[in-house]
Amino acid sequence: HSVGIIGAPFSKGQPRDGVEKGPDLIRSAGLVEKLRAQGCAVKDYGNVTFEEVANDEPIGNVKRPRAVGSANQRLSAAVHAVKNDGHTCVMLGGDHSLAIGSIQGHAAAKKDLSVVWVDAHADINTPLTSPTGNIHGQPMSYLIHELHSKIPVLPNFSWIKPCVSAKDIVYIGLRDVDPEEHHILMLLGIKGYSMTEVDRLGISKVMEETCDYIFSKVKKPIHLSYDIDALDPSISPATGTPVVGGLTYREGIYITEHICQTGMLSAVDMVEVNPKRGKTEDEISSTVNTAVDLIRGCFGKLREG
Ligand SMILES: CN[C@](CCCC[B-](O)(O)O)(CCN1CCCCC1)C(=O)O
Ligand SMILES: [Mn+2]
Ligand SMILES: [Mn+2]
Ligand SMILES: [Mn+2]
Repeated sequence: HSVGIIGAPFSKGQPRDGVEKGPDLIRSAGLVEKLRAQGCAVKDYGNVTFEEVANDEPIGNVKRPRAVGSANQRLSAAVHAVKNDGHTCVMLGGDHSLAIGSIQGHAAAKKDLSVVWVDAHADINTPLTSPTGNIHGQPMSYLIHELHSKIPVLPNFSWIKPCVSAKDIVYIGLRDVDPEEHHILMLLGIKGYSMTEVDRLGISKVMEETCDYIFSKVKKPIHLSYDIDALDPSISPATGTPVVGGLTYREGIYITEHICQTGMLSAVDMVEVNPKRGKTEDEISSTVNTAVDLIRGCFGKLREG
């Protein structure tokens, strides 16, 4: 595996400080060294630098639109460059609004993508449905062809072009979905495995069905967008929006092992690690080390040895 790492120390898609510390925390836990130790070629492209945006007043119900739009435009260019260099891209967040730039940049290099979104949340609110205005709960709405007509004009967002079809998306781990998000998922017929399905089917069946579904017609490169809050807070408490009843460590790892063996993984986001949301050092290290282990699973680390 040839891996290109990008750090995106960005937090303005949500209100809690600390998530911008994620990239360097994950690095300091040894991500690069551990990937190299398991046989990966790794190039660390460093952190994207983001511009300061003054007077970034809300637009309707959208908070920090100018900063989020600008940050994602820069991230998109960085991810595009990593893909053009021929690597599988690893984007370290930062909050989940960064999926806008990550998926845009990926799509610029790879046109037709499938998206596997592992998260307690669907992150598919539009600016008009969002109950909080926090863009980390909205990234998918800007990316999906079928929602384009529902997205108002926002400053620094005009560069964004929808690039994913509803039929090419699978959610895993859902357990905190807003009513209007659920309406959108049903309306668009988007495939999702909530924690109910994970319990009913078991994670191996969920992954088997996920891969059958996204590969049913054409085998498209996979963009895996992994929100650390998909895992149970007992494993990864240091995150902005923890929700009880999440994936076990083993289920979380199984997902990345399975995606790896498809040979189709083309980019992965690892987002929402926030050290300031951990009550103890152990809570922070459990969260960070799990993020590292999940990424290692994406690139061939097997529990069997
Ligand atoms: C479920 N939707 C939320 C959370 C988004 C989490 C973003 B992620 O990146 O962590 O997945 C929350 C909306 N609820 C907040 C509490 C009151 C009810 C609405 C939103 O703000 O849109
Ligand atoms: Mn989430
Ligand atoms: Mn998310
Ligand atoms: Mn979050």
